Amino acid sequence: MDNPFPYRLYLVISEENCAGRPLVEVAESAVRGGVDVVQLREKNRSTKEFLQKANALKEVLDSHQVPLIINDNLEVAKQVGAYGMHVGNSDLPPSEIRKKWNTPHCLGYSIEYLEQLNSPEAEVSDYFGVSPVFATPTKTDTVTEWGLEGIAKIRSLTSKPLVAIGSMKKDNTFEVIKAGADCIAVVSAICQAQDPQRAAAELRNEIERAI
Ligand SMILES: Cc1ncc(COP(=O)(O)OP(=O)(O)O)c(N)n1
Ligand SMILES: Cc1nc(C(=O)O)sc1CCOP(=O)(O)O
Ligand SMILES: [Mg+2]
Repeated sequence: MDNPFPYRLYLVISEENCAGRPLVEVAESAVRGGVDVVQLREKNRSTKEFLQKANALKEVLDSHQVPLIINDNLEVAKQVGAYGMHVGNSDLPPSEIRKKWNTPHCLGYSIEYLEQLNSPEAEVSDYFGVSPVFATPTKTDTVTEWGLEGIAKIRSLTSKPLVAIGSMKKDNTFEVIKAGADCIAVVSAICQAQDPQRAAAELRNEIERAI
């Protein structure tokens, strides 16, 4: 893969964050607004349920040529034919995923400590999640709140794409991209929005304004 992660606006979605609306509808609206990569993150589902949602989501994303990334679950990623996976420190390590999933796939790895950047896991990953940029109620088991200074620090230490995640919204997107992030990943700013398409378009505008 030449550049496995050229994306700018990343939707991280689960049914429970969609305010009672069907996940696939929210995702499709977001894509119409400018989301160019989607991660399915279903934390409390069986593999069977996760796979059903992944299949439904992939069908819609394929029709828009938008790639699907699967959070944590290699079986689901393999069976749905995902573009890639995202994992963190407590998950199956990227090097193990590379061994178990033969053809090249896009792997994202959460950076919670600077030391991770020098690890073999970082070496085999295609992009890094800056985890989190700002504290968020959507995920509370986090370690370092990197802030803008943290993004700049990580930027100075790697040329791989950086995905900013954690309380990302319209009002902080510009400065986060200017600090060195390549991509913005959001849950609430799109999934909780009354109009997910419009919310995505507003985020996309901020990104385009900053690059
Ligand atoms: C783009 C992106 N960045 C970070 C994460 C967090 O991954 P992880 O630390 O493995 O936590 P969970 O999402 O598994 O709870 C992410 N999912 N996506
Ligand atoms: C899935 C996820 N990972 C994070 C990390 O810090 O690694 S924060 C997060 C949730 C981000 O949700 P919201 O956009 O609603 O703040
Ligand atoms: Mg994980």
